[in-house]
Amino acid sequence: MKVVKFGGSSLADGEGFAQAIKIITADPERRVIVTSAPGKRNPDDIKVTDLLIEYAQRVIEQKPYDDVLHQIVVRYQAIANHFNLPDDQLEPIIDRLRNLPNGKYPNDNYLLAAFKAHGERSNAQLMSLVLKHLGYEVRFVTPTMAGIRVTGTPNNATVIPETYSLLDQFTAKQSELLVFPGFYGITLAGHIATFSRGGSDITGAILARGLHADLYENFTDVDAIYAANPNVVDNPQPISRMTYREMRELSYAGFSVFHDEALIPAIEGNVPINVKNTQHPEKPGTLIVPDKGFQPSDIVTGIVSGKHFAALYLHKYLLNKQTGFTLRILQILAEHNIPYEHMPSGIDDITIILDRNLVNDQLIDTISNEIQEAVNPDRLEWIDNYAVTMVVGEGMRNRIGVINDILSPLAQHHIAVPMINQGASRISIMIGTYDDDADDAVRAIYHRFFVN
Ligand SMILES: Nc1ncnc2c1ncn2[C@@H]1O[C@H](COP(=O)(O)OP(=O)(O)O)[C@@H](O)[C@H]1O
Ligand SMILES: N[C@@H](CC(=O)OP(=O)(O)O)C(=O)O
Repeated sequence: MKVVKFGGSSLADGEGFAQAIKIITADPERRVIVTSAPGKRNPDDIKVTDLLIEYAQRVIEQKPYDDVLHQIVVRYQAIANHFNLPDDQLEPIIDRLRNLPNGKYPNDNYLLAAFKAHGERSNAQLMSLVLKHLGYEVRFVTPTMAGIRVTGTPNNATVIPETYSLLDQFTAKQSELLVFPGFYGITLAGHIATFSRGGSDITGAILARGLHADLYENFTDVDAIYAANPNVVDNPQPISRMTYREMRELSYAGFSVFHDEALIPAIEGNVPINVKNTQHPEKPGTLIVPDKGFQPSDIVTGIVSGKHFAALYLHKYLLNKQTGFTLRILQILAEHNIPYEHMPSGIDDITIILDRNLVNDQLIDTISNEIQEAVNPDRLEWIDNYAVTMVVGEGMRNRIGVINDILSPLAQHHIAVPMINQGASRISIMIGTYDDDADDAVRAIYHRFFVN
């Protein structure tokens, strides 16, 4: 059995739905379908998830919302019309969207999560109606029905192990197609909580593991995962095979084509992942496989830059002789609920790299003051425009001289490198640069490994 997930770019309109249905019905093994919310139909379009966020905000702020609701409703109507679906069949989906403001939510964060989740819920329900209308045996299955249980904050949920015992009890007929909405689960108290943005990939992976799929096919809008972001490098080389570990490191730093948290269930279930293009399903795409027995063909598999970082640089003479210095800093971060991403250090220096999205300006001031008071460093600097470039490849393991091939093109392009960290995993090297240099750094390193 295969789990197939279609991204928002693939299910943005009626034509997209028709192409997805062609793919689903071309292979009897494709029995579990996961939908995202309708995405952008063109670069200037707005994703339904973003419209739902706007809808939720207007409700929270008690502002008029009819125009946003209308924009959402017409997206689903256009898809239904493409298949001549009778109006009365679409009505329950529209009613639910219209009634969202009347729901009971523990607080505004849960309200936002419930509104957002309805992008995928409505699309999955619509997909099942369309499939039924076309004569297929199909069942629409919500996370409540299947038992996708989550904890964590309402807009950044994490799946809990109970989900897998519940999915083990889930039964389906061999002949029926099952359509699940992506992106959300149900908390133990019965409320909707969504994964982080792009999280329908996570639902697909949970179902692939929980329902024991042989393959997880992730359909998107590119022919493959490329060795660099195609928006940064022209015509980058496609990656035909890579390991879970390589993908984990690359998606963490910014290969947005596949969500980094979606790898964990796939790894736990040992389910290979095939990223493919909805418009060209005949192309092989990229296969993501377990590490065991993997023979890399290249030294470097992929290069990526994440620009959503910031760094706290501290210098204190004789830091190496102090005890508890780092501990006190980490305690301050923990008290403010801020995780750190990386912590490269020198004899008298330490740099703590943080996710910039998790700290606002006021928090930066607060933690800087508290750290200054607690450890009295000789120098404390907040670097706001920090980027992390990751060079990843199983082929780099035990290879001598790779660091030189990475750094020399950066030097040629006069790109400053304030930090280098050879990952403990030995399959990645992390380079700190400033935001403005990040894309140039990717292009320079890509050129060295893939063009010359
Ligand atoms: N290395 C990469 N290879 C392929 N696509 C990438 C890469 N890095 C970033 N992307 C971007 O990811 C996009 C697909 O991801 P996403 O928009 O989340 O798709 P979907 O709507 O199918 O979930 C591509 O259109 C591309 O712009
Ligand atoms: N619709 C959600 C979840 C998702 O996975 O979307 P997509 O498959 O379009 O990346 C979002 O926009 O974040």
